[in-house]
Amino acid sequence: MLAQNEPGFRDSVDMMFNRAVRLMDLSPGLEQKIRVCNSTYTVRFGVRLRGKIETFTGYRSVHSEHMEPVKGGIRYALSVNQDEVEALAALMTYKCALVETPFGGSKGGLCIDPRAWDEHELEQITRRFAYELIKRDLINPAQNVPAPDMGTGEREMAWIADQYARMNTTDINAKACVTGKPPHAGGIQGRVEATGRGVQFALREFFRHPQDVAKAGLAGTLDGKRLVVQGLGNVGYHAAKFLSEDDGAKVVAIIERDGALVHDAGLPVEEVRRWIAAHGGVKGFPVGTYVEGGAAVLEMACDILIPAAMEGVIHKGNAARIKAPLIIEAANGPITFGADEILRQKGVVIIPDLYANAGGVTVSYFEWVKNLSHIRFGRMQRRAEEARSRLMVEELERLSADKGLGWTLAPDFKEKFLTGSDELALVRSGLDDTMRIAYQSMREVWHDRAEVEDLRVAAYMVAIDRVAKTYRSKGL
Ligand SMILES: NC(=O)c1ccc[n+]([C@@H]2O[C@H](COP(=O)([O-])OP(=O)(O)OC[C@H]3O[C@@H](n4cnc5c(N)ncnc54)[C@H](O)[C@@H]3O)[C@@H](O)[C@H]2O)c1
Repeated sequence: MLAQNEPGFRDSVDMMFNRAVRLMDLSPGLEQKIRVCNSTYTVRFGVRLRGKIETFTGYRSVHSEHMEPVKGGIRYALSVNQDEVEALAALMTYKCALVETPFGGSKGGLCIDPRAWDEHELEQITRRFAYELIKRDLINPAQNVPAPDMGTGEREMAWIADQYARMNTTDINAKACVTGKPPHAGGIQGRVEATGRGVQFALREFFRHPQDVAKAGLAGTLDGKRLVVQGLGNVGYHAAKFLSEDDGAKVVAIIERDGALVHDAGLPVEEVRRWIAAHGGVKGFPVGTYVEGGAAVLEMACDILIPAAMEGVIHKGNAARIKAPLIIEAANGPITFGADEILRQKGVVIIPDLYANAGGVTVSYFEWVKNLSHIRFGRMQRRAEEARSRLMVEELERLSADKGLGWTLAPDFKEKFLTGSDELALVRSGLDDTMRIAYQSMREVWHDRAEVEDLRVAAYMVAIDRVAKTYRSKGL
């Protein structure tokens, strides 16, 4: 719970923006234009369910249209409100700029507890919400492209895509109206895992820089590092799974809605995930100790804390007790502005949300491009690579024959070498490149300018500078 004197989520994002912008040379007018949220649409619609009409409230905020389409997920949760959606839309603007995906920032939300409705009811509600947004161009391949967020996933995106297609039967780009669709409905391989995978790539890149690792008082690699993960949903689960399976990190605690599991030897992430799906929480899981409530486990000693549930969980009331020297913000806005100050004074290194969870929008961009090009992702690049590889193989074989060396390539190896790359591999390597390049752009600002105290300020500065350039080129 936020301390009483803490600002709301949107104010918190604005205050982080202000910390960065004061170190930049922007006119006050342009600064204000970038900071403000352009518009928020509120809709209240009725759906007949279980014999009576239920009224739902939903939002779609557009923070900045310096590039179009604007992009940002749709969240289903009872806590959704205008302030939250506007904060999340602003974060999308800066995030897209930081990882150079050519989108403006947007976000949507529906006040609903998705667990209170069955699948058929959720489909009716989602289609109706989508209808309201589509008819106002707040879902549109050229103007506004949603994606999954908390409480939504591939299933909801497929319903939205189908709803758009029904209402726009001649739009050849209809599939690009939303990303995060299942692969059989125009999605892309690797989108479901993308945000968690991006968290893994972000941490790997951080650990490639011993100087940065030392700032957190840590050393070495991810191998053996003790992780505490809050929220084992889409983002938290994939991050925990990949970091433990591929990098040798140990998940010593998992915090969920009902409580937390703590186990020093490391928790089996896959099994915990299955347990939550079957039992609705972590209570009763046979491995580790169950802690009622769970929020106090955020304060447990560990190497890396990964808040991957929701905003505002680290606030003025608990920040001083946080023991992790390194926090990676897998969720959006998990640390309030006030908590951020306390943690900075304690020397905690924070890898900020703008960067840490940008894997989702990066792979969404690949999906959008795939839908617009009407061709399998990377197929053109693949064809060019294949042609180059074929020339190389032919040249090798010719040289070998000329010199009588008798070199031959095993036929199955040759085939793999020439045609081996698939969509998932291309998506992962594209994401890895994006995360590395974005880290280096923030790091340069962080290290080059003494007054830049942390990665968050650096991330905002890089992002704001790019948004400002676009606005200036439009004559603002
Ligand atoms: N899905 C994406 O691609 C994506 C992309 C970027 C950022 N994010 C951000 O990541 C965060 C999580 O999103 P998600 O898509 O994984 O959502 P999700 O709904 O799949 O998972 C959220 C998980 O957190 C748990 N949770 C909720 N409240 C909690 C609390 N108070 N304490 C502990 N656990 C709690 C839920 O039970 C669930 O397991 C959000 O902040 C979201 O905006 C998501």
